[in-house]
Amino acid sequence: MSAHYQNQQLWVEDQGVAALAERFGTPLYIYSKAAIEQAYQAFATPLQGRKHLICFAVKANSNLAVLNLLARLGAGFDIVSGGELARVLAAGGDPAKVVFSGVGKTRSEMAQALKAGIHCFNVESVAELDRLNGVAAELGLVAPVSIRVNPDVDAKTHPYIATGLKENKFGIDILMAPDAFRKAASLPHLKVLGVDCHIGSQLTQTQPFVDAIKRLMELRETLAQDGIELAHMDIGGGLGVTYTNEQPPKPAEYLAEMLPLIPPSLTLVMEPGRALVANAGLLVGRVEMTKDNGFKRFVILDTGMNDLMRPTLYQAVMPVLAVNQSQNQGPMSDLVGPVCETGDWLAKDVPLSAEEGDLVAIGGAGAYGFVMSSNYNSRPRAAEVMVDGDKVHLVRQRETVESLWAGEQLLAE
Ligand SMILES: Cc1ncc(COP(=O)(O)O)c(C=O)c1O
Ligand SMILES: N[C@@H](CCCC[NH3+])C(=O)O
Repeated sequence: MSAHYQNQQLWVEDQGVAALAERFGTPLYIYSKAAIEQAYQAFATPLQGRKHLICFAVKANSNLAVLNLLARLGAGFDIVSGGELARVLAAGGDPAKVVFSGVGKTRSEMAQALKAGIHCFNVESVAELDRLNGVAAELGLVAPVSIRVNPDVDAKTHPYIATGLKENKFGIDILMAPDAFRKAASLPHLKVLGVDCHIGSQLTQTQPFVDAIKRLMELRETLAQDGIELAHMDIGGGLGVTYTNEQPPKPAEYLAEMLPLIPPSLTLVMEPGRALVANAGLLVGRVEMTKDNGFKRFVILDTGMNDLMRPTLYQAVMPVLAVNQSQNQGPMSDLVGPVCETGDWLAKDVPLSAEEGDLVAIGGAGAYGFVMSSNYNSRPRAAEVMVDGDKVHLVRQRETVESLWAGEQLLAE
């Protein structure tokens, strides 16, 4: 975690969180540049000397400054929309290091990515092979493809973020994959580059990854018998992080199990999201008021589910860090927001003595935090800042209320 206490006060690198909240207001997302750099190196270092491409899953945090930082570190990007591709390019990312996942790519998104010259399309259905071949033909281009296989492996994670089971919409069933590869190889405007899988997110064990890779390796042998040679294997993202008590393998431990399964002749592509940014981010809110209904104590913040959906959407337990450390003790409280939904909570039953005006941070908020935020209840979205040592950069301005209706019109009468 990028944040630490010093003299009972919460800091991110060399910046006090209280001073940042004072200066930029709340709710505020704070990212640590050093924490992102360290997380990236934790993947890159064990891969030295091996053909590889680390493609950050842009969906986890698409702020341009975050993407720019990762691009400068040498990262590629895993995108799932034309919007994400545009962000990567605006942030200085190299299109030749982009892989394009997603089950519903539109024709125009395909054309946009082909013209940009991305590394490959992770194709998720037979219908998509036909569509992509057609779009590439119209442009007189050949589309590099990798087929996303659904290996039917239980990732043992929350059902909403498991993606590698038969019943999930993702990928092509592993039993149908050989036919899909044969078809891809036969289409004139496609070039088969590799095979891909992504079995889910926030995995805390390596076994499901191992099972999936073994199935992909078997598939590779079957394909080789048909004369279809693969240049790369994309093992997706999904490595979990510690929010509170989870004990996922560290990137080096995870890679130590994966690397022996994959021959070095194959370029290893991976798509980590959460593991690169989750613990580089905090969401900071200020207490508006507290109330005790005799049954429960509520600490009501100026931030809630519209800024951070993970608790209510996945019942995710995220760490609560009072900015004044001494306030991490006290009566058991529910940390809730101002949104008119019973599900508007950020934490349940945590010891917290914070009162009106005090600041509370939620840790692990660098991934799937701001990107999943909304304007529900006409709440402008938070500002985002990135701390770099003793410097701080405002990397996204707080929205104004007026900007929320900028595209709306009164009735013309
Ligand atoms: C295709 C694909 N790749 C990569 C990721 C990134 O996953 P994570 O943030 O768990 O590393 C996701 C999200 O789960 C995904 O759907
Ligand atoms: N949004 C999810 C992860 C999504 C994975 C997308 N494939 C989370 O916060 O845990």
